[in-house]
This record gives sequence, structure tokens and C-alpha cells, in this order.
Amino acid sequence: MTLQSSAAALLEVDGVTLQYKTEAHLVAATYRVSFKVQSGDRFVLLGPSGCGKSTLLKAVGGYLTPTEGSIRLQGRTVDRPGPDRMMVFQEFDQLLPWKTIADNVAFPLLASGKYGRREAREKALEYIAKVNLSRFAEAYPHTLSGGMKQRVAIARGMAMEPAILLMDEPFAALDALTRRKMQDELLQLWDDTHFTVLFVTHSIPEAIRIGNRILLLSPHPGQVKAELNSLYRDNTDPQTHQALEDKINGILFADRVEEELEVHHG
Ligand SMILES: Nc1ncnc2c1ncn2[C@@H]1O[C@H](COP(=O)(O)OP(=O)(O)OP(=O)(O)O)[C@@H](O)[C@H]1O
Repeated sequence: MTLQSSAAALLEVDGVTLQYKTEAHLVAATYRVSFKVQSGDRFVLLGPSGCGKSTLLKAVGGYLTPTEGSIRLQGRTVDRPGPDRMMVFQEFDQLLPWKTIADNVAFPLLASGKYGRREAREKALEYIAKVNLSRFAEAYPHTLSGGMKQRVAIARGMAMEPAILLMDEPFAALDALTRRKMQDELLQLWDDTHFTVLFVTHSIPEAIRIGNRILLLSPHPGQVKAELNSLYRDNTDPQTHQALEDKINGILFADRVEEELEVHHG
């Protein structure tokens, strides 16, 4: 037993290169990306379209194997999907249309063998309440708005109480007002349970609102440009946000690689 093991990060992504093999050629999605997520982090992967954010998230999910480097969750190498990592996607059609909201949320709890029928239902209802949808527990997905469906998808992911929740642009398809509301709700949920989330977005304002840490990735293939730490969300001063947005824009479009920045504006 060493001190090092007790201080280990929850998720360690170490020098990860990810590639897609197509018939014609090899597409490099990320190149030697490293970062560490601590328990309770709201860790954001931010970068322009095509920089490999979704690919990284899929690799953490265990759906893709790195060609170089390693991914470890709670000290164990990730080599397949597992109930300790739940995904929430952008699309509104990620729910099973023939199942009620309660049954959708209970589904992975039952399928994974984590709970029996009665406990799964109780757990599902508990998380449906957390996303303020108790009134719709017996409704079917097609009767819900896009924002409500996303809340169900979040409840379904959280009900499994995974080690880490993986969110791939979950609010990108929503209108601006709903998107803002959903960001607030996610933060309220975090206040409730302090879950760990790895959140992908290409929106700088969204990254600033959601993240306590932000990893900035360069365009294709994605490489780490900088890591912003110690972001305090209770600082809602628009000037501070604007200054941070400007700083991120500067980093994303400057020619600097692998820079560690500590930003304190709390
Ligand atoms: N299934 C695939 N087969 C081949 N290439 C792929 C595949 N999926 C993604 N790519 C390529 O890998 C690179 C990274 O894609 P990825 O979707 O991870 O980027 P992203 O940063 O999430 O972009 P976006 O914000 O547009 O979703 C891109 O060049 C993309 O074209």
C-alpha cells in the first residue's frame, strides 16, 4: 500500500492516441492526449468540431481501444464498456419509445443485474424526481419535449450511480433558453450528489458554466493545448466570464501546446 495509490485520480488518460481505420486510410482522431479526472470533477473536453472529443469519450466508455497510451478508471485499465461508465448523448431518440419513462430509467438497473424489479423501480423513481419529472413517470417518450427527454436520459445515467457520467454534447440540440435551464439543473444535481462528470462540448460559454476544469484540445488530430483549473462557478460576473472566454479563444487559436494554466477568479 503506497501513498501514491490513495492519491490516484479517478480517471487517468495517459498519452492516448486514437485512430479510425477506414478502407482507404487511417484517420487520427487524437494524438497523445493526457488528463486526470478527480472524483467530483465536472471535467469538460472543449475544442473545435472534429478534434476528437466524442472519440475520446467513446474510448473512456470502452467502445474504442487506444492505439497508444492507456485509460484507467479507479486503477483498472478500461478495455470494454461497463456499468461504472454511463453515457448521455445529444440525440433525443436515446430512449426506448415503447417503454414508459420509469421503465426506461429502470432498464439498465435491471439489465445489469444491479437491482431486482422492485428496487429498480424505486431507484428509477428517485432519480426521475431529482430531474423534476415525477408527473411523467408513466408517460411515453414521444409525449415529452426534447429537454424533458434529455432529463430522462440524465436520470437514467445517474440512477446507475456510475463512477463517472459521460456526456456528449447533451444540450447541443436544445434551444438557447432550454439549454441554459438544463445547464443550471445539471449544476443543481451536482450540488445534490457531487457526481463525477466528463462533459464534451464545443461551446466555450457552456464549458465555462459547467466545468470546474476544462481541457482545451487543438483541431484534428486533437492534442492538449491547455488545461484550465480552479474555475469557480459562483463567480457569475459577466466581465470575468468574458475575460475567460477571450482567454480560451486566445489559447485555442494560438500556437501553443501542452500548457498548464491555473486560473483563479473566485
Ligand atoms: N467512425 C468513424 N470513422 C472514421 N473517422 C471517424 C469516425 N468517427 C469520427 N471520425 C473522425 O475522427 C475525427 C474526430 O471525430 P470526433 O467526432 O471525435 O470529433 P469531435 O471533436 O467530437 O467533433 P464534433 O464536435 O463535430 O462532434 C474526425 O476527423 C472525424 O471525421
